Amino acid sequence: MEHQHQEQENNIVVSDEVLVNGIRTTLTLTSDGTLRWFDHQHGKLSSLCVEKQVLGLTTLGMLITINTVLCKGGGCLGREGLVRTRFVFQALSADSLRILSHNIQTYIDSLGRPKKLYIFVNPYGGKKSASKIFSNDVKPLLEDANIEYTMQETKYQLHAKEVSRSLDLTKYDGIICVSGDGILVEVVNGLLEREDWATALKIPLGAIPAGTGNGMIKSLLDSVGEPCTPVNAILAAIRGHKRSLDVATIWQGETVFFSVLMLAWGLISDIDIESEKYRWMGSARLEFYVSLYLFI
Ligand SMILES: Nc1ncnc2c1ncn2[C@@H]1O[C@H](COP(=O)(O)OP(=O)(O)OP(=O)(O)O)[C@@H](O)[C@H]1O
Repeated sequence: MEHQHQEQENNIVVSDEVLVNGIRTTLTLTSDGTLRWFDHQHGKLSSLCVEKQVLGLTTLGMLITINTVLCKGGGCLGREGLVRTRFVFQALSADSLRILSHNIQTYIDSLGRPKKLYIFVNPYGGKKSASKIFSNDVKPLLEDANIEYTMQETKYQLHAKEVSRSLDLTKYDGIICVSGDGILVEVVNGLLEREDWATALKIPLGAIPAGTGNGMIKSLLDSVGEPCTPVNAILAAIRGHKRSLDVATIWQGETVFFSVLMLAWGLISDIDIESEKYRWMGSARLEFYVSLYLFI
């Protein structure tokens, strides 16, 4: 028992008394990334897994606010829907506030999360809902995570490629595309056309589903058992979850293309390209063009 107690003490990163709803309790961060305190109001020990549930913290006066996303049904994973929840702790002195917030922030910083992102939003893709997805789902979570960003709406075809070709990548920890696969592919092609392409290609890319197919983000989230939603996609980016992908190079005469998702020719690519003129139909344009192709 004595030994167990000692071991627990060794794992404490920081621990101090705070007020929660005016009642004194002890807030503790342990080296496994768990924040614990006793919730007197509900008569139970509360805990947060920093890696999975905490987005960021802010301080105001003597208050430390921890911004989190929690599953409605409890636990860290789950499909029932995530809710943004804030936990407020009142420090008892300026020193305590500084030490607690510094240690919690240092732990968050050690998780390798991005601090500044460049974000493309394609208002033209899919159901034309990218701007709404950005404002409703992406922006609030980035703010909770204290991630700075530069947002650029794409104004025309190949705009994202053009920007990616000359973007100062030293200013960003990643590029996010609130779009379908088209913008992501433009970004990859823009990066690969740079003189510093070998370094440029190391910048993490993220996708938030706001297009028609969203094949890339769908397969990435599916491979970790997560549903393909804008919230899950931005959470993966905020948490700094990464995975390497192969890039295929295709030469067609003098022209070079780079592909990260799929390579198609013949009927499949005809459908993809030619159905563009029926984009107003949404995803039904693909089936519509197949019917046209087969019967006319
Ligand atoms: N402002 C704009 N006006 C017209 N076209 C645009 C504009 N911005 C981007 N585009 C073009 O929109 C096309 C489709 O983009 P995106 O991939 O985001 O959506 P999608 O085709 O509906 O989805 P998916 O590729 O997943 O099927 C891209 O080829 C891009 O160049």
